[in-house]
Amino acid sequence: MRAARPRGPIDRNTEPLHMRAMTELSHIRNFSIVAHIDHGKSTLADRLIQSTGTVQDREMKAQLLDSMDIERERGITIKAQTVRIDYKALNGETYVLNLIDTPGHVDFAYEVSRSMRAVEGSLLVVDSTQGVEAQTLANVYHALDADHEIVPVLNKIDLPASEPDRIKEQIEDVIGIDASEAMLVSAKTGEGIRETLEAIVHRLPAPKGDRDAPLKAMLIDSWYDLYLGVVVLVRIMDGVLKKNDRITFMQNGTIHQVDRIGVFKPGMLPVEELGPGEIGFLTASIKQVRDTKVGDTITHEKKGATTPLPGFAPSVPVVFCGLFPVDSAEFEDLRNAIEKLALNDASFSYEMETSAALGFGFRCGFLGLLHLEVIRDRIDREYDIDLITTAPSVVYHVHMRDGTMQELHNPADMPDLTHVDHIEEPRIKATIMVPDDYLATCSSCVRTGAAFSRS
Ligand SMILES: Nc1nc2c(ncn2[C@@H]2O[C@H](COP(=O)(O)OP(=O)(O)OP(=O)(O)O)[C@@H](O)[C@H]2O)c(=O)[nH]1
Repeated sequence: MRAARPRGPIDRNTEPLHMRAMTELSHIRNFSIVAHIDHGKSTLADRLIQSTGTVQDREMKAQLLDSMDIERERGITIKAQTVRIDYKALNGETYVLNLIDTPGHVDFAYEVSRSMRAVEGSLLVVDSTQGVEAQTLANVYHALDADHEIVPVLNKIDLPASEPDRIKEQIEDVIGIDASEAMLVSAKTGEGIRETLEAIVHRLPAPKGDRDAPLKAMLIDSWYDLYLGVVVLVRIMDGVLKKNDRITFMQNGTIHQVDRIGVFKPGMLPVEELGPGEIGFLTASIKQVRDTKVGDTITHEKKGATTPLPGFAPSVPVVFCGLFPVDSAEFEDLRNAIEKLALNDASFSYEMETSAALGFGFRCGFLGLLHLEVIRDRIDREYDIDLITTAPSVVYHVHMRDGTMQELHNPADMPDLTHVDHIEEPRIKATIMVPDDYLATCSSCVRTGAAFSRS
């Protein structure tokens, strides 16, 4: 989804970490931050980065990790971002903390689940004025699924409406994790940040890995950079990755020579090697993001690993709509824009479509409505094309009388109804938790929304 992730150029003024010894596993902590939207995840990430001097104060801008314009304007995080923080703990030791910042919106749940596999722990940020909300739960379940150690962080304690004790209880009741030692934080004022850094070091586990085993690197994410080609974000599980190594992507067997490796601080900083437990990037003259499948295992061409790491489930589009240019003369521009965006976003699909009323356009698939809006905004903003968007729809299963089943992505493709036996639409199995007072209203909403409820 990112056009050339604007992290800024490789930091050439900074002395490369040449020959620097790899960080000991015991001194690495890999973690992510999970939260409901607006509970302060990006602000907390900013404070962690700033208070450790990872970024100089003069370079600091709010929501440092939200790099796309749309992310900044809407105050949402869309793609997972990574930063390496060097932290000198109170015990005098220096630790490398790798933070993967993950999106909060449910449309991007897939981004969350894949980033989770690359780290061992999570900070669970809950707004202490609001409490646990829908996506707090969805995201914390991803973290629990990935066997994370979880440190609860109650944020916004500077606000008068903050109720840390009630929220602690709620975390224990609803999520079922111990919140007695939750961190009390104001990401805004910086209160509790030092304690949170200490908790990351002492409460989250160090990664495991074997330096002498064959290389196994997990592909967490990839994006296209105008100058560097495809940049691949990896977590080294076993072995050591070095510049000029010949590597193979185990899923499709392609072989590449690594031409650059490095870490994000948060600009790209070259390093000589990445060892077990470390998170960093590589470039290897790869042309297309599609050639780098998220969840794939990267190993050495020679003496490589024979069994891949368990992969991730691929993301599948669930919402479909037609995108047509208002001015039909802009069709080629739209094609160009869509091809470029798809190059960088494996979860966005498209195919050409013609409509008697709207002319030439594309039928596109998205992860959800927010994903659709983001792509539409980007086409408008980055490519200056006015769009007509048709009503979003989901995929229907049309069962024909002859026993076959067709997937219907576009209402225009509806087969002759005399041949149709029945049609199935997707349903969501959801659990709604509400205080007693709202139960009656909520039940009637559920009924009018064509849902079936089970008590
Ligand atoms: N008063 C107060 N406001 C805070 C604090 N932390 C964050 N905020 C504000 O809360 C709002 C949301 O914060 P973000 O950091 O953007 O939230 P987020 O969870 O990263 O949101 P997404 O990126 O959409 O997932 C912003 O207006 C912040 O300035 C805090 O400790 N105290």
